[in-house]
Amino acid sequence: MQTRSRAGRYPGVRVIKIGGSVITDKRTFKLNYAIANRIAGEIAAAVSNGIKVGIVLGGGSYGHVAASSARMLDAPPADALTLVTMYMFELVLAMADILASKGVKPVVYPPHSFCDPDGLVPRCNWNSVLRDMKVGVTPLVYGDVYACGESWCIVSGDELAIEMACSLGSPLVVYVTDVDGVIDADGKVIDEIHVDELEESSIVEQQKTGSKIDVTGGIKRKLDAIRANRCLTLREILVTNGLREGNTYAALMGHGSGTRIIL
Ligand SMILES: Nc1ncnc2c1ncn2[C@@H]1O[C@H](COP(=O)(O)OP(=O)(O)OP(=O)(O)O)[C@@H](O)[C@H]1O
Ligand SMILES: C=C(C)CCOP(=O)(O)O
Repeated sequence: MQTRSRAGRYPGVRVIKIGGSVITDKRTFKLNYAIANRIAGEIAAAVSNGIKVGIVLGGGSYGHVAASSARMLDAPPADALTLVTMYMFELVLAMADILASKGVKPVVYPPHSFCDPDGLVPRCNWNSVLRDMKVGVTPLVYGDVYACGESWCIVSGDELAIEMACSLGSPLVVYVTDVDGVIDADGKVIDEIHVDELEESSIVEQQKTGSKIDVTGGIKRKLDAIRANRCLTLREILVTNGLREGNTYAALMGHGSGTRIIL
């Protein structure tokens, strides 16, 4: 597949979704502090180089474990909302704290209070985010839960990232994951692929390593999220490995490595 020059193609805003499998340990239920700290440093370096960043966090061992426990226990919707929103607050506040310690000015927008999802379309009011970004804040949103009819539902960071990019005018979404990119049926990392090709390809959902709990996840969800929320100004999705030092910074600066999904 042809690879274009990756240097500095995207001025302005970039949206990054930091996967929960990167900043948390889904086996020990902890914040992966060392990785979270390093990634926050890479985001801070991009911000100090003039890049405006919109950050989305995945649920990791906080949201996914809480949501899957609530499901298993068949918890009443109000109890599920209390449990999962509290766990996600804890994760997002920890990350906000780390980002602030690096000089970034994060402001947290809880999706359950400014979004009204319809299936895979988050329908958030991004105007308040755009308003606050004018004074230099870095918005921080995250996969969350909300009341849907008589039940409770999950809005994944995967779809929030795409809608956020479309609303903030980011031509790029970076999915920071724990893999080197999208893996094809032969087990190789794809360098570049058009989204339509990806849909038609025989990419199989790889078995997750270990016993990771995930109530949304995987590559298929990301593809569905892209399909449901894509817009004309969004040109590219980069799936990169955040466990490798420097990848997050490089991705934000427009020369990242991993799989480029072209829209
Ligand atoms: N074909 C594939 N190529 C690459 N990764 C795949 C593929 N199929 C499944 N995966 C899984 O997708 C995972 C990345 O997506 P996932 O949504 O689980 O992670 P995340 O976004 O970091 O997590 P979270 O939902 O907590 O934010 C990888 O860990 C890998 O196990
Ligand atoms: C499980 C919850 C609460 C959030 C899921 O968000 P994701 O990890 O981005 O899919």
